[in-house]
Amino acid sequence: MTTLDAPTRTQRIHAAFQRAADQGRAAFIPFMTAGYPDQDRFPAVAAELLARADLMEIGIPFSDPLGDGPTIQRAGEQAIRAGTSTRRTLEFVRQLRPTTDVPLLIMTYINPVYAVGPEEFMRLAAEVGVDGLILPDLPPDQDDEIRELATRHGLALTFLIAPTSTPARVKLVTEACTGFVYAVSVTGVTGAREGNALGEVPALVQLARQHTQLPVAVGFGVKDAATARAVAQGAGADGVVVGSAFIAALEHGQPLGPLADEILSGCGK
Ligand SMILES: O=P(O)(O)OC[C@@H](O)[C@@H](O)c1c[nH]c2ccccc12
Repeated sequence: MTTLDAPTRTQRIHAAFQRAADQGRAAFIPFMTAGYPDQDRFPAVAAELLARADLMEIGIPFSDPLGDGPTIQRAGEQAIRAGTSTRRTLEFVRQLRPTTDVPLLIMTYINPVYAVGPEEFMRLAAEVGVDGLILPDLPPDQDDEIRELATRHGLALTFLIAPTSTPARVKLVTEACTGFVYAVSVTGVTGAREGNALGEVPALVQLARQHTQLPVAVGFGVKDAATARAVAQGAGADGVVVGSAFIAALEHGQPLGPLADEILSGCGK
């Protein structure tokens, strides 16, 4: 496949948010751990989500996932046991890329990037057709090399802000993003929580908007139409990220399509 240049990949991400906005809803951004439940079944799982997704996050399974709640940790452990490595994750993207125009975002801790080597990782990610990277544990002011390499290879970058981020931190992180901004709705780990409490998320989204024109997506704890609505309408997010709920559904032998449709119905503004 042809290598897209920097503006094209970033534009594909922005266009996906814009299309959703034009349809009067927040973008639906499912997350799935690469190679889960196993290497044979992952492509069909991804396809079921991609059929409804505006953008999709694919997680590199990692042995020491500080921000992952128990559900995503279990998925990561199982995917690693089933043989999914960082390189295998990128090969899954190569396999999915011709099947969809949905922007594909790699979610990864920074260690796997260093394990492959930043230059090689970025080169390969661009080659297989990754559009952007979400880097939850990279403080954007502490690694110019990663940012510079990603930019050189045309990959959009997303970093995370949280309710605990100071206003100065929100400004710095937001201004370092090039794809979209990821606001996590709680301090802590991924996974479904009880209730629909939004806490400081609306204020966090507003604060980010003071520093950027980029879309602001919100994730952590969305699991049904009501929680999606709380994020899309209540917090005014441009995108809704959902991970643990899909992994939990697979653990219970439930199909993903109906749950994805339900969550999508809550993304309307
Ligand atoms: O699982 P949840 O609560 O639906 O939240 C999305 C989240 O899983 C996904 O974006 C993600 C997976 N691993 C992460 C690590 C840090 C931040 C975010 C993530």
